[in-house]
Amino acid sequence: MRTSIATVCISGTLEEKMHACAEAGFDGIEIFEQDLLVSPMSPEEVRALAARLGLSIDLFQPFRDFDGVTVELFAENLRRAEAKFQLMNRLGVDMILVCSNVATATIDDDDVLAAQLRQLGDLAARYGVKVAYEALAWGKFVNTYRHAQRIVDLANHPNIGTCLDSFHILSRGDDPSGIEDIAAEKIFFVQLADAPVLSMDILSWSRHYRVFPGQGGFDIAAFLVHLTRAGYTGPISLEIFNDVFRQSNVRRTAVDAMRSLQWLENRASHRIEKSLEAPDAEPLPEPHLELEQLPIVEPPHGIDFVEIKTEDSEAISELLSQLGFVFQGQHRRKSVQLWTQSEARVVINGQRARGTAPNISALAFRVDNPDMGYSRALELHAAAVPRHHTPDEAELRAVRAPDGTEVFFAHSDSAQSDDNEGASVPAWTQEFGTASGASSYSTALIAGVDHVNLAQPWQAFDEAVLFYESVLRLDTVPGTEVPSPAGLIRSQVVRTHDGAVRLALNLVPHGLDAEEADLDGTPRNYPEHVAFSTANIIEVARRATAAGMDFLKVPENYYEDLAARFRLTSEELAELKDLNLLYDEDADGAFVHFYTETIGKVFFEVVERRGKYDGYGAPNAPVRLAAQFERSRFRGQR
Ligand SMILES: O=C(O)c1ccc(O)c(O)c1
Ligand SMILES: [Mg+2]
Repeated sequence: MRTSIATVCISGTLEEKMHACAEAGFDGIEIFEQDLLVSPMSPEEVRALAARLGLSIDLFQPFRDFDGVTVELFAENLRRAEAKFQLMNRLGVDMILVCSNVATATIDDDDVLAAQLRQLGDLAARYGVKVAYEALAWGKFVNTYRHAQRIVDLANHPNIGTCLDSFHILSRGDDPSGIEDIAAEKIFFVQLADAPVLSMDILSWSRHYRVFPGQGGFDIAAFLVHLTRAGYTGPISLEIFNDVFRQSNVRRTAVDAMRSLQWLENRASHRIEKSLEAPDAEPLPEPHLELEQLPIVEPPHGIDFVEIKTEDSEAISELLSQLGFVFQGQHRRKSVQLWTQSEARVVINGQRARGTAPNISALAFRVDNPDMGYSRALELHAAAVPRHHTPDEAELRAVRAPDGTEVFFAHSDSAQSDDNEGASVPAWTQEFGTASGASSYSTALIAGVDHVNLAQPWQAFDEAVLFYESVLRLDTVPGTEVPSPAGLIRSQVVRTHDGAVRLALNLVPHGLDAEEADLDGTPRNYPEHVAFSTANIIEVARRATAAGMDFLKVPENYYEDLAARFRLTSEELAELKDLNLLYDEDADGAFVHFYTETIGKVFFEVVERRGKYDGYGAPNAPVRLAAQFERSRFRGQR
């Protein structure tokens, strides 16, 4: 599949955009006229730069308000078009996008529109230019792809074809399957855009909220399947108008864009493969889009370890020990500690940690084939994390997620070895010596990691969700919004189907990034956490209380509300209150949990899921955030 991207998607000058698109691996670009008009480069220089970068210029756009106009206006429009055709010859681009008239059209007559397009086709042919006619969803008379196609068919000119844009079709709730009925040679160009499901006027939605495929609510993979079945073989181009992307780092956004296309291509290809297995399946036309697949990997089976980076391990290790973790040992070569309890493993990394607030720096995922997972991640343009290891150490490979978290690929089973009690543990744990510590408690009550909550910089939220989905094959579930004293916090869970891996990605309100300072100059940090699972939250909380652990204090008002919402006995309520436990209940079961105080940017949670409860105690999240805000204003200072 040939990939292309409109220059309007990303920030920077035309030159910067072209470099970023080429580096991210795009085959071509659509040049937005505005980008050219303001560029110091001449059309010839742009053409030469594209050639040097190996980029084709696939489309010049847009030409507006051409069709359905009076005779006088039409003559004007033709003159304007001829000037653009001349410019396109200098640029070396042979396709122009003409969007359906949104402003100056006065004639609602398909025959007139077709005749005008036919004349435009004659003029275009003289310059070797082809015209792709696109129905904008808010076009005055032409606003559906079927209508645009009818006019293109009526025009019946070799230089006049259609441009299909997924946004204009799907935003109106139109059925895209009719694409398969369009003659392949009449589909001149294809633009893809996704968008979150919003209820607003289509123009504003289109101009500000489009996102890359896979980041919104449209089924863009199905759209690509229809195009493949139609026999379209031209470029697949991204045209995303998004306020955030246009002010974000250009290289990062270009990579995000490319990853979204690769992920889309992979998903569409698998769908087609599956559909072709049906006994009465229609074969694909020849030729058709060649859709590439990524190496097939299974979603992870669990979290192997969580790494916390801190210069001063004491405060974190004290909390862990109060929660029943055992100090497993010090790494034999590095300033790194391992703390474990059953399947929960926390690595405290003191390397290169000077001056950084304690934070969640890495997550390791247990996968079937770490080498494959890693190379597939690189194929999806994830950045490799350079790591040094000695020949006798396990080779763990990692890539960097958009939020900076290092994502490790660990063996799910093969490289396990037995500890001295006969339990199976990952081979890398041997580098820490064996069970040199002892738990202060007789039995391990924490079983493993239930979920990890990671703060996402606001500009990289959509990118992060797509990263975890495509690189780790996690599924998204409907997102939520949690009110906090620092702002509304968008939360998106990505998880495996079986719940063995659950990440909650939280969009950090503007101004709470580590780098940003409060008005009084104090840096404010939004905390992240690791939630451990237990089957006996009461006992974990009792032990931790006895050990003097700092719990996050829950306000009295909360417990009064609990009593009103749920049928809890007064003994149950008293116990919850006594131990600073929070409670939630739904049709599937109940959820009881508590939080520790925050150290730097990290705190811990312990959760007990009762019955088939599958959520995260969302109604309690505002209580937690407010309590943390009261205590530290997210500064993490105790
Ligand atoms: O919003 C617009 O004007 C506009 C212009 C060109 C396009 O291809 C498009 O989809 C929208
Ligand atoms: Mg478009």
